[in-house]
Amino acid sequence: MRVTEPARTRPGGIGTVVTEPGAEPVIDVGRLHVHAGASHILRGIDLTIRAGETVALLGANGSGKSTLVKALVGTVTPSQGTVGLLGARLGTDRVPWERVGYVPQRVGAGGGVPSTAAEVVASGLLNGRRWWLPRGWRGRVRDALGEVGLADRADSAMQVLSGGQQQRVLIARALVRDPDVLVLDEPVAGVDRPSQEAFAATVRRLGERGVTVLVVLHELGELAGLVTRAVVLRHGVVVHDGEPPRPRTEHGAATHHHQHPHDDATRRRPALTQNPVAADPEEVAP
Ligand SMILES: Nc1ncnc2c1ncn2[C@@H]1O[C@H](COP(=O)(O)OP(=O)(O)OP(=O)(O)O)[C@@H](O)[C@H]1O
Repeated sequence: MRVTEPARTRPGGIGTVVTEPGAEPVIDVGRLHVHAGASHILRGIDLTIRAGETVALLGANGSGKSTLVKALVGTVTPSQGTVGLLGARLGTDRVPWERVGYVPQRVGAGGGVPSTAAEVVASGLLNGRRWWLPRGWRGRVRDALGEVGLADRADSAMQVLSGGQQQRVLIARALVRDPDVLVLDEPVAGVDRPSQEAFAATVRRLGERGVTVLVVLHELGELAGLVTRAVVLRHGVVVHDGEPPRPRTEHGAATHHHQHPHDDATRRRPALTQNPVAADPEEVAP
């Protein structure tokens, strides 16, 4: 990984975090609009994230978080506006994708494919131009699994791992590329506590190494204290960009157990639970 000087952030008054100028913009979104049919999903997003920041993207269900990260990684096409990644504009062939790690919103990682954890992680070393594994790949896979606390499960079939462990394997699959920027869409929704704690430890180490992290969350949970900045969306608009909210209710406390809309147990329920931290404007004020 390229050693990058982490952005130094400091509280800059109510609702703002000042990022020291000079740090390289890693993600640079300008006046971004996304439509899907008649739906106007993102409505003019401006967002600059600099090298070394650990940013939480918060917001109620349907506020546009996933659509924004999909636009960042190029799987959703904007109707208007620009996206820059590591200094290159999306839509050009200059984007250094090998420096980008992406963990999409959780999908069943086991499926019907009898892959081991190591095989899934190794697939993160392949890309559109290279369909063979690079020299030393076994060590890189082992290190990436160790990074998420699963060094001893390399040869386990995905199907025998818990949902949280499967999610950690997918995070390792993104980390094995040794990315400079990591984008994760709800990596801890519905996962067990050991996996949440392992993820927090990973984010802490990535922050120490200067990796830029953008993570979609329903609440800060274990990441409170690690996130340097929070961006809150509502109805496709940024309504807060600055200091992370402090949990005011036990809902946000690390010891509070509750279910998320993506939990297996709640997946079939018609009504989605809204996160009070994200949904209540009072709660986003620091
Ligand atoms: N392809 C699509 N076609 C039509 N509407 C869409 C499409 N994708 C997303 N939407 C709608 O856009 C809105 C934002 O969706 P998005 O998944 O980005 O929200 P989110 O904040 O990530 O929600 P959640 O927290 O539930 O994952 C929702 O109302 C969703 O139904």
